[in-house]
Amino acid sequence: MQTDQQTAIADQYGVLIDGRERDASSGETIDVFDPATGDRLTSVAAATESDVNEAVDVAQEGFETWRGYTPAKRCRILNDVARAIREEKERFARIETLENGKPISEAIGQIERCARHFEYYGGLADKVEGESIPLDDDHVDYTIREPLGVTGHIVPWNVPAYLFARSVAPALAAGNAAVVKPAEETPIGALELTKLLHGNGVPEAAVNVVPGEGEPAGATLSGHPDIGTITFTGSTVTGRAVGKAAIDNLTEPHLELGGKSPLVVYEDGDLDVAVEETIKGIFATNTGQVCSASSRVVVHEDVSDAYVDKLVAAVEDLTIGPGVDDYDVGPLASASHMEKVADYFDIGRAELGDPVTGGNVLDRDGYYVEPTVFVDVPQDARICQEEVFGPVLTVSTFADEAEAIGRANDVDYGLVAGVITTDMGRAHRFARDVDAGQIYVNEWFAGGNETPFGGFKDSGVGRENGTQAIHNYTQIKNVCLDISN
Ligand SMILES: NC(=O)C1=CN([C@@H]2O[C@H](COP(=O)(O)OP(=O)(O)OC[C@H]3O[C@@H](n4cnc5c(N)ncnc54)[C@H](OP(=O)(O)O)[C@@H]3O)[C@@H](O)[C@H]2O)C=CC1
Ligand SMILES: CCCCCC/C=C/C(=O)O
Repeated sequence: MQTDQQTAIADQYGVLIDGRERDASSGETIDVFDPATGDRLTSVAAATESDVNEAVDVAQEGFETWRGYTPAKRCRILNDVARAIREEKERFARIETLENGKPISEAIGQIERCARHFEYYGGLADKVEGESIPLDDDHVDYTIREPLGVTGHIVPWNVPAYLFARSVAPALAAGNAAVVKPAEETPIGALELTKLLHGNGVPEAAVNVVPGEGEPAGATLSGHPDIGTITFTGSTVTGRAVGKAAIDNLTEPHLELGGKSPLVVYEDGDLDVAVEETIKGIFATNTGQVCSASSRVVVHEDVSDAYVDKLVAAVEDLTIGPGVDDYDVGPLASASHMEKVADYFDIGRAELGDPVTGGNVLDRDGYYVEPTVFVDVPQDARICQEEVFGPVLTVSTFADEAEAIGRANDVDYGLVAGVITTDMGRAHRFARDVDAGQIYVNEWFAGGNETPFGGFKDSGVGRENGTQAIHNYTQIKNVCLDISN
């Protein structure tokens, strides 16, 4: 192992239950690889059904302790957590880059957003308020928002630290205890962050981590009868299974799933802005492995040639290499994911011929592919309908506003959508007519931790981020008193 890896990452990790790290009950482990080189980074315990059951039992004890803290105390602790993450942001960013592959400067930004989640929801911990409901002179009626108990969190591999914090922070702020199943490719950040939480006042039993495979670890957690809710980020296929398991237990799932999000470029829009936002939206952020990537551009036919020329020039200027050296585009997160993206190169070629740029796996160690652009893509092409989750863009054209909106909406997903235009009437019509949970005008990935995020259609159920997400982790109790005598 490299020296810098030794400073960030232990040679072996366990399940982390009640603050104690130990082997899985089966003794089985999973190797974790550096996507930049393909070398083994570490190994992690593969949690079994009995490990997950134990974690949920322990979390029930942790819940009793944590809910007993005053909201003000929880608020102070979560703010201490945020401060501690910021103090160690280089270490956490290095972990994220080593296990996921992304450029280190991008990882620093995502660790900042991870810290911000604890700060933001720490600030809400003492504002989980009920309401008073007027009935008549003989009654007093009010509501209390109570925590759910033990909450389950299944986290993917693309933005592991940020997505860990996105649901764990509001769950803790509302007084719950958590059991987290990180992705098998990227378990290290979740384990190290949890140790930091414990070191800063969160009771050890209140956050537990069960790394391992989707089956059995994730499935046991999502189907566990004693959890109050499950929050899942990942593919639509797995999300459906997780949602069904939750509904079988009569608990409400929060599912943030896939996307095939359109960026519509009108003829009045600034093409330089369009190109810059496309590069950010599908290539230079996490190598396109983002649920809200701008994977489809729909451009007015009068400006499509000019847009494609500028875009291809910008794409071919991008540098590709290891995240630790901060190239523009890092490797994909795993060998299996690289195979999936390479399959889409073949699918796209079979449907459309060669891309105008890219379309190849790089012949070097690690999991690198070229940023790729297919043009003149018909709406029913698989490459235009299916989530690739990599640096692969389709470009289609439109003649008028109705066709633009029609193309934007004509997929099964509805996570986010963006528009490039100088005409604000057009921008508002776009926001009104496009079926997506978040709309970006002249900037991709706008908004932040404070703005509600989640999908229409097959992109999910519920919303994360912002003030209302804390209610994902509470249930309402109504209290009615007869005060007539
Ligand atoms: N943010 C997003 O929107 C993401 C979307 N994806 C999409 O999904 C595709 C496949 O990626 P993949 O990693 O397999 O995504 P999954 O949706 O299968 O995985 C996401 C998380 O769910 C876990 N999981 C897997 N199976 C189950 C199950 N039966 N019950 C409960 N949890 C489970 C995974 O564990 P484990 O790691 O062990 O499999 C991981 O922690 C990608 O190519 C991409 O298109 C993927 C990741 C993130
Ligand atoms: C700039 C990256 C923002 C990430 C936004 C959240 C992504 C979630 C996901 O991919 O699931």
